[in-house]
Amino acid sequence: MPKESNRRKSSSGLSGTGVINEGSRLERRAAGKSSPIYDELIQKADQISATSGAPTLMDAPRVPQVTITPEGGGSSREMQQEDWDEAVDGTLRRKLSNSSISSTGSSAVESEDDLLSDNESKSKGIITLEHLVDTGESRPWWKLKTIVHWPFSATQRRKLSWVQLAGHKGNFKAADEGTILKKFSENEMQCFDKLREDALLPFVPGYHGVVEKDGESFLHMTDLLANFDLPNVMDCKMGVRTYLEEELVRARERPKPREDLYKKMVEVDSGGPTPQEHSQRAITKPRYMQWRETMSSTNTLGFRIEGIKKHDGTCRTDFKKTRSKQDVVQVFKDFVDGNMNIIKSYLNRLSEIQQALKMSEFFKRHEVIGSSLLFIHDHTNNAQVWIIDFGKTTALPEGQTLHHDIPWQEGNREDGYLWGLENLIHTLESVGNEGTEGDI
Ligand SMILES: Nc1ncnc2c1ncn2[C@@H]1O[C@H](COP(=O)(O)OP(=O)(O)OP(=O)(O)O)[C@@H](O)[C@H]1O
Ligand SMILES: O=P(O)(O)O[C@@H]1[C@H](O)[C@H](O)[C@@H](OP(=O)(O)O)[C@H](OP(=O)(O)O)[C@H]1O
Repeated sequence: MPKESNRRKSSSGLSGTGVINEGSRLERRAAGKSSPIYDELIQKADQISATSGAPTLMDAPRVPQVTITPEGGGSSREMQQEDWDEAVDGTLRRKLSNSSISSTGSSAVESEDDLLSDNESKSKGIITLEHLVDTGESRPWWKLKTIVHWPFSATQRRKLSWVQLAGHKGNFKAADEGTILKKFSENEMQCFDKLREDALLPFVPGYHGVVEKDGESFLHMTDLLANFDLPNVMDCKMGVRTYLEEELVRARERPKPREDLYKKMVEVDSGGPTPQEHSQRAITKPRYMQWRETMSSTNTLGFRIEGIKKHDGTCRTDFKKTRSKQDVVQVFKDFVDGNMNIIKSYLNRLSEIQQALKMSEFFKRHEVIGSSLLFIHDHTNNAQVWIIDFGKTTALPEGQTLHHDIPWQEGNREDGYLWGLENLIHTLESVGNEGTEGDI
């Protein structure tokens, strides 16, 4: 992204950086970034607004500013009361404790903004998955909450070499053969419970219940890598937005400037922070997340590549500036080593997922944020795609549903998931077309 435009966005704090509104549309056009798909999306949203009486994009409120002060502590902000009233409706004011959960499972009150993390805490590839410690005693360690099969047999207690392309280190443990444990999140557990009866069930990891040990809880799920031989794995984070609306609200109420996020931003783009952010060497999490979205393809394509591990053991997670469709096409080509059969299989699977999403009651009634599609294939041409990570997937109030393919404006909770999936399919079709002209 041109630095000038990035600075302009940065200097207005949160304003407009993640919102698809008239202002950003003009900016994109000026920067030559407008695409037919984008314009189609805008038109669709305008039509929906016209028929539903919802505000048009022209009317969409901009995201009010959150300014962090050099004094630090994040106690001061430049938000006006009228901004608050305009942007924060009843939906956003709902009780945070019910639904605001970070993908690592902590509640809103104590979550992301408060718990600092840095690059060192993020997993970026091949890891050694530990089993929980076996004390060797015969007393039952595991307090069963739902269905589990414990304890592990001694032979299954070996360390497991595994691939974790995103998320926080230590979030996963080894379990019975073919299964893993993920750090408990109430939110994710509720999603898995609801998905048991949903059209999406064939596309999410098998869920085997909650287990607890020494006060720590885990979700027991199928290891999607288990049936592959030296798998190639790619994590694509879906949607036009990667943070919950209530995270914005919280950042306005209680801004928490974070030094680790400032450092991560500077590492990628030293011109990213505003002069004020440079002077206090800290930025808020929504500010960082919105910057990440504009630097990568999240805002422009509705998905982004988080990481790749290839069969030869090489891992890449340096995709923060992979933004254009052409760049993404190149990454996919390399990921499949030019194998167009794999691309075909992936396209078939994506199309099945698309159909299932359109049928899914769960999908209709949830804001799907931060969820990924996990692509896995190996030399046998086995290629699959799975929907993972429901840590930030949040139920809408009773009776409310989402389109998933219209622009987000604060308050409508749209996530752009279906729009991103459509773009992802077009992108893979382009890979196919470039690989073997007309073969796909
Ligand atoms: N069921 C699974 N089978 C195989 N691999 C998985 C599975 N679930 C997750 N992974 C691996 O772990 C990585 C992180 O998963 P996930 O996004 O669920 O974790 P997280 O801690 O919630 O991440 P974040 O904090 O980014 O939201 C994925 O990129 C993938 O490599
Ligand atoms: O990809 P990056 O650039 O490393 O940035 C991280 C990424 O956006 C994660 O999705 C987010 O965790 P959540 O999805 O759980 O919010 C994490 O927040 P965190 O630092 O607060 O964990 C960010 O630091």
